[in-house]
Amino acid sequence: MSDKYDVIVIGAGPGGYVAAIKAAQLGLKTACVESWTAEDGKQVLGGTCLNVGCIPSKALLEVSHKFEETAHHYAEQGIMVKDVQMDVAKMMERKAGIVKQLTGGIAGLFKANGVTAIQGHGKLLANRKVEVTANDGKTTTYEAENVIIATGSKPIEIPPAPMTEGYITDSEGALEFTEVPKRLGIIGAGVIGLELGSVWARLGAEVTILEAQDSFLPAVDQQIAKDALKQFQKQGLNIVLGGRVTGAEVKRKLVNVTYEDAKGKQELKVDKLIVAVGRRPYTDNLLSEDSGVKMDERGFIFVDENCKTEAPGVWAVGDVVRGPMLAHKASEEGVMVAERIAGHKPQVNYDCIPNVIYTAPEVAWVGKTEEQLKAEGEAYKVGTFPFAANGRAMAANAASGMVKIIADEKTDRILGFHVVGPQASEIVAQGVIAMEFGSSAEDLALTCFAHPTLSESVHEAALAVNGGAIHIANRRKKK
Ligand SMILES: NC(=O)c1ccc[n+]([C@@H]2O[C@H](COP(=O)([O-])OP(=O)(O)OC[C@H]3O[C@@H](n4cnc5c(N)ncnc54)[C@H](O)[C@@H]3O)[C@@H](O)[C@H]2O)c1
Repeated sequence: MSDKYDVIVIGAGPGGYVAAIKAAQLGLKTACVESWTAEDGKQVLGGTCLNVGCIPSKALLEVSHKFEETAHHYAEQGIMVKDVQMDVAKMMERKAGIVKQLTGGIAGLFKANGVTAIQGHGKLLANRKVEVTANDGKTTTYEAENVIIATGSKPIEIPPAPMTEGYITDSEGALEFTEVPKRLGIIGAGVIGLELGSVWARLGAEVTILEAQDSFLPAVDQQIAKDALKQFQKQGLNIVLGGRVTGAEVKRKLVNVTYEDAKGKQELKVDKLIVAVGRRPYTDNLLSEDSGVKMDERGFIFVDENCKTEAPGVWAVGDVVRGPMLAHKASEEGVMVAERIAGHKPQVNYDCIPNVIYTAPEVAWVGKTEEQLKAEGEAYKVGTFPFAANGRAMAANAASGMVKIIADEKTDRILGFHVVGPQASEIVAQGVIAMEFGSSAEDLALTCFAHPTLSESVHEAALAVNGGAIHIANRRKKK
């Protein structure tokens, strides 16, 4: 049997479901194939982000932050509370409720926009045919003018630390702990390691993060990364840099982790271990040999700048293709592809994709770091402003970190925008908008910002780029 669509999307994460909705809005007959199934047999939409990634982790980060504030930082603000208790089961129940509401919301949006949801595992055959294997093993083949692959990514497993029920887990399992582990080990001080480490440390776990590289967050502007590291260490996160894990074994209800650092072989005993060493594109049983789609040497589906694969009419977006593994990047690509299929000519501006690490303080940035500009030999100027000099940040008891703006030495155009501090994930949007509109530092400096707000630090950092900050002493230019 064959059913024909204008567009079939494989995968219903933030890349796939957004692409499907957009395509349907543009008048294209659209279906979205998703294999994720709940215990009750119902299809689950939303992918990693909504089910076991961005959203549930933020639910836990918010609650653990509130708990930590209440237990340790209310007294210094004059709020006296006694016996603050954490109910982990309640926190998890709330998280599950948020996930359910959001994933159910996508089903509603599919209905409202006329997207057909097809349950099962999708496999791309030659000539844009998609074979779907349902849970009961029944296969159906559908045909489409265009196929969009949006199958996402999976956590990477490493041989020295094999997944072990109840002891060694990946990022998904770490969102399901039923109690706070006394000692928690994490392999990898990347985004996931830092976010999950923060959750469980705030709830009382002794957290050690083992990071193989010698530098901390090497992709982040190093002035910002150093500031963040200092604050994380002050909070009690034990971050071991240059510590490569060589083994992990469960013995007498503990995980014995062995690692090597500059001093030689080391050992760490923990109650639970999280492996957070990156993610790999998810393409298992996705492509038939004659599908015409090619992968690059790292297993990512090969696409051009418009997300076109080597097979005519087949596109791929999100974590399964090159570029940062970020939900919002996937969604942008999904919209671009749907519009291209409908005959428009949009592009994704890859220079203006924000990055956020949802720790406290948050770390967020868009554009180039000082290290990148130095390596490229670009002449630039820098303006920074600390939240310690921002009245609103002080009032909020969150006066740490800074805003840093980097601009082209000659044209003053903003090249990079970096924040470590309160609400950095929200503040960075100002940098994204400024860069998207090709603003100069002077454009921001000439803009009126409300007082008192955290965003005034953006204004002051922009003023500082050209030596005009009002509320800090400006750095004199070296002659
Ligand atoms: N807030 C967000 O935007 C967000 C949140 C979660 C995940 N993500 C994305 O998901 C992806 C995966 O995140 P991640 O944190 O797992 O990966 P990552 O690549 O950010 O960090 C993994 C870290 O593990 C280290 N590592 C690897 N092998 C090791 C070993 N044997 N011993 C010690 N350290 C080792 C690496 O050096 C690296 O620093 C990333 O692309 C990330 O951007 C983003």
